[in-house]
Amino acid sequence: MLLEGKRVLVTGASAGIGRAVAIGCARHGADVAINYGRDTAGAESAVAEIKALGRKGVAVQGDVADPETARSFIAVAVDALGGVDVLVSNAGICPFHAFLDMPVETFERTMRVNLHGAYFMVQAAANQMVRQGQGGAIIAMSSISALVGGEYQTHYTPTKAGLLSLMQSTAIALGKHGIRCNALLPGTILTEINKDDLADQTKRTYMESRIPLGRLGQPEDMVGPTVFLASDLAQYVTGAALLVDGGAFVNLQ
Ligand SMILES: NC(=O)C1=CN([C@@H]2O[C@H](COP(=O)(O)OP(=O)(O)OC[C@H]3O[C@@H](n4cnc5c(N)ncnc54)[C@H](OP(=O)(O)O)[C@@H]3O)[C@@H](O)[C@H]2O)C=CC1
Ligand SMILES: C[C@H](O)[C@@H]1OC(=O)[C@H](O)[C@@H]1O
Repeated sequence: MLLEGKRVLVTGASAGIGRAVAIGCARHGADVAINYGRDTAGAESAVAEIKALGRKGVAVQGDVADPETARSFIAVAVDALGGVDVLVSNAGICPFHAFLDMPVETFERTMRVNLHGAYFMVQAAANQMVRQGQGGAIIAMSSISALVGGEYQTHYTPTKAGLLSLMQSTAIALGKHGIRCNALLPGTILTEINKDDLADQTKRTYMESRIPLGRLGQPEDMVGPTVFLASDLAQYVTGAALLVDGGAFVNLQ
């Protein structure tokens, strides 16, 4: 049980990667608090799965773009679990859109949810960890898109590069408190976020053809790398970026 006794918080965990990671952490022994935006049924069923594993679980609704959400999420999690040892900042959106006519609202909302929201969460969790005085681990769900672009993701890829940069800077700022900060860089993982985009069979086949391991990712593929970075096995790992992409990034030709 790599996460026995750890209290793990995951944002955006009613569905997709966040949900798989939250349940996966519980399977590895953690008590888990989840944040979510709108999908109450999804969040409640994730908590039910966490509890069925014999762990504590709690779901807290809140838009991560609002700084108050971070304060209330940490407060409820501390109340329910007794403290915070690990934060997985995962909530994110990717409304695919062309660059030349990008609506200001789409650009600003993507920035606020993906980057500002993560900043507030990381700051609130770090302050709690510093108060506890026992160190901790913070993991940001960045992306392969921190390293490469996307024609319909000009508003999105900068947020993912920003998260990678945030983990590098907070690794420095928080190292003295024993708090490790790392970024996970998933490749293409099959979830709601890209369901419409990958409904284009030509695009899907092309994306699959770029992956040396021969398939697109599943949310469960993110569990092992998250558990590793959250666990004491990674006690000397901070400021790092871990690609989890089936080899897509290195496959030029
Ligand atoms: N899927 C992929 O290929 C990749 C995904 N990522 C990143 O992984 C993360 C998770 O993505 P994925 O699981 O695919 O997406 P999903 O759309 O499947 O899930 C997104 C989750 O984030 C929550 N969420 C969205 N907006 C907010 C908000 N404003 N406040 C709180 N929660 C919110 C959703 O909750 P609700 O529905 O309840 O509102 C949901 O639980 C994102 O940051 C994404 O950028 C990175 C690389 C690749
Ligand atoms: C949503 C996209 O399919 C997905 O998001 C990312 O961050 C990946 O790079 C993919 O483009």
